[in-house]
Amino acid sequence: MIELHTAAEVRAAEAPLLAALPDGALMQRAAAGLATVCLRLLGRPYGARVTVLAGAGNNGGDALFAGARLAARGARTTAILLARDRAHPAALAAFRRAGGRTVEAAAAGPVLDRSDLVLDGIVGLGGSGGLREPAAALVDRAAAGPALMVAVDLPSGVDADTGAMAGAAFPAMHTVTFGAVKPGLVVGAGRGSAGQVHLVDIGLGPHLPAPSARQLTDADAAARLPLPDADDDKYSQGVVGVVAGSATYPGAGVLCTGAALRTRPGLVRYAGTAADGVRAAWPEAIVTDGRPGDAGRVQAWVIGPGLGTGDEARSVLAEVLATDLPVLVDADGLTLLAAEPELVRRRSAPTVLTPHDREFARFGTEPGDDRIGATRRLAADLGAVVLLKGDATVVADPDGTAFVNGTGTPWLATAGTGDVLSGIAGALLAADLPAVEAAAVAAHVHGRAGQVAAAHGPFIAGDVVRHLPEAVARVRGTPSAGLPDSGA
Ligand SMILES: NC(=O)C1=CN([C@@H]2O[C@H](COP(=O)(O)OP(=O)(O)OC[C@H]3O[C@@H](n4cnc5c(N)ncnc54)[C@H](O)[C@@H]3O)[C@@H](O)[C@H]2O)[C@@H](O)CC1
Ligand SMILES: Nc1ncnc2c1ncn2[C@@H]1O[C@H](COP(=O)(O)OP(=O)(O)O)[C@@H](O)[C@H]1O
Ligand SMILES: [K+]
Repeated sequence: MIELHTAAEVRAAEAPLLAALPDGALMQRAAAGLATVCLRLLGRPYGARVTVLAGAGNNGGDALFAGARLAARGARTTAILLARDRAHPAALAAFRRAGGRTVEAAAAGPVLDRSDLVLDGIVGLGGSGGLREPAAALVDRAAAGPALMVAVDLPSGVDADTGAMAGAAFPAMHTVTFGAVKPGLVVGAGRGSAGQVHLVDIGLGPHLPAPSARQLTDADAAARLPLPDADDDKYSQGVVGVVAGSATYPGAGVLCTGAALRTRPGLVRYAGTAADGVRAAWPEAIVTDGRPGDAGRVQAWVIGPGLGTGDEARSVLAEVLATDLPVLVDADGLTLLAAEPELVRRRSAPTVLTPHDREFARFGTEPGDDRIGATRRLAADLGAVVLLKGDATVVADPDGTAFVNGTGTPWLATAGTGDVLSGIAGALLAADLPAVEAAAVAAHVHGRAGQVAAAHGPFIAGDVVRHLPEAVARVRGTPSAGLPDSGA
């Protein structure tokens, strides 16, 4: 599990260590970890041109101390002091002692053009707003050059807690972060500016509170994905009911049903007016063109994709939400629900809502720049798990538990992939996972399936369904093909 901690949590955890350890010890831990990552990235440090963009605070201190360590390994290091009279004094002294030189910001362009690695020590946790001048222009110049762009703690210009970018930010290829991964490195615009994130342990562990949000790894998702065992039959694995698609638009019903089948192939029941299309695509499903009540017993419902928003759709939604079963509501179901939120507020069984931004806004507020905060607020308001889709999908429980998804590919931004996500999550709800985990694991597996599909070229939603078994196998770390083995 990757635990995400806010700036305030990190600062609070640092306080007892700063009091207990010798002066500067924590910064040396940070700088040593940073230098180690830079050495690995450079391969051969001897003669490499390293440029440090150093701000006035401790973030600049980390970068200058790391620069001193790289200089000691033979790198040619130059620092550009962005607030000349206010650089971290001990770090600047160490940098100079190690042979580092400094240049004025005004004369720094040619240095940046020839750098092998640029360290962003402009601002860290103390930053606010976007990059200011002259930092913004220097960062642009560095980005246009050949250098590896490495952010110290977080890319300057990115909000540590939300990932919001109020203006320009350092476009990092790698971010070396200290003590804990900050939410802003994995969510919002910050995700795109952080590149690959490397966590350096500086000993904060025992002092950190329970994380404010988490990200699942493959192992975390695998541990939650249920496996059939010898005592299982098709009913005991959890039966999913799907109400999606329509006679005119059968696609949503086909994709959603297929995703549920391919995630956990026990039994999927379909009820709705896309019955013919679903029957033709998935002979394994049990299909009725009647209402949900005609479908037979299920352990969870998925309702909404391609359903329409007319009276019949509204009545079917009300029927499903009146059951005491877990229900996932998506797409047209969300449009209907936004007009009648009491349908979900009055439920006691788990409900999962899976809006994209525009569907989210129908409930009264835009997601805005703080996607974790906004998702938590809507979940608490409605008493339902909310999964806000995007490049970093956020899942929140009404109790505040939150997950940020780390898998996926922009190729998933294609019609119908949301219907696939609903089917995956519905299968996991029917398998009795806690609703917030069903949603988070579904987002993880869906993203992996997108990545597997993308490896074969541009894909459409049906390809994501087709690649689900391989994605599940990858998440489990098991080979996806091979001779069947007894009991495997
Ligand atoms: N407290 C400690 O001893 C440790 C701190 N660490 C480092 O210290 C950082 C936090 O240090 P500080 O609290 O000194 O703060 P920062 O170094 O992040 O930033 C403070 C300075 O940046 C300026 N500033 C703020 N926003 C700006 C903007 N948008 N553009 C330009 N300048 C801006 C402020 O005026 C101030 O001078 C962490 O991110 C981490 O890198 C690590 O060394 C671990 C130990
Ligand atoms: N830029 C992106 N990068 C990664 N994943 C994305 C991106 N844009 C959308 N997605 C994912 O693709 C899916 C799209 O779902 P949705 O918007 O409901 O589409 P549809 O209604 O056509 O099925 C979601 O799982 C979302 O997280
Ligand atoms: K930084």
